[in-house]
Amino acid sequence: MSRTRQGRVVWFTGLSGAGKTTLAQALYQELVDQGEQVELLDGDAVRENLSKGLGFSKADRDTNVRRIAFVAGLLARHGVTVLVSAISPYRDTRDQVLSELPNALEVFVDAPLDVVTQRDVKGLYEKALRGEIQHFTGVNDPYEAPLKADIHLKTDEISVQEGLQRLLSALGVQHGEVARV
Ligand SMILES: Nc1ncnc2c1ncn2[C@@H]1O[C@H](COP(=O)(O)OS(=O)(=O)O)[C@@H](OP(=O)(O)O)[C@H]1O
Ligand SMILES: Nc1ncnc2c1ncn2[C@@H]1O[C@H](COP(=O)(O)OP(=O)(O)O)[C@@H](O)[C@H]1O
Repeated sequence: MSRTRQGRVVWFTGLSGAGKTTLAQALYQELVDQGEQVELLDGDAVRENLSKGLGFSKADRDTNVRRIAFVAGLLARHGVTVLVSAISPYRDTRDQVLSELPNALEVFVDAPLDVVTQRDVKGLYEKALRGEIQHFTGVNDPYEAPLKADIHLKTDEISVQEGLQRLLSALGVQHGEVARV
């Protein structure tokens, strides 16, 4: 009986609106098209299900991140490539869960606060800046950037396509085939 290979976990961290979901979805589609077994754990969807009821205190965010990492680890153990898209703002917790996942890559999806405020994809920055949302990351709650991410994508400087190419080459995807580990 052949052993299942360990799947990778690609963990996207960054401010709301930085481009985590956009890039994770683009990578997801590319890997699906190439026949890869892949799952996307997106912060918003996780919070509607697995983490329903959690808020945005440090304790709740850490619980959310640990739950995501737990599920990612289970899937990866069965050979699935897992893409995680979550702000995951606290370096200590992020570092801890990533170090416990056997085959993880940290992707820092980086855009300055003025750019994400300008994008304001969901209108949340406007509300946070008006004081209508407490503990909003980057406005009145911390975001601790990775000190040494495996992949650092400055989404105000490169296009989504360029970001996707950087991700694919970091994963060793060549000529329509995903590198095995
Ligand atoms: N206070 C506050 N701070 C940050 N974000 C907020 C907040 N309230 C709601 N939202 C929305 O929730 C999404 C972030 O959820 P995450 O699970 O990724 O956050 S965390 O990792 O637990 O910190 C985030 O989604 P993204 O914009 O996709 O990042 C927001 O839409
Ligand atoms: N280079 C880029 N990479 C990713 N997203 C980008 C880029 N340039 C502009 N955007 C835009 O920024 C927004 C990011 O939103 P989203 O992916 O939902 O962010 P997040 O998941 O981090 O909250 C989208 O509207 C996307 O089209």
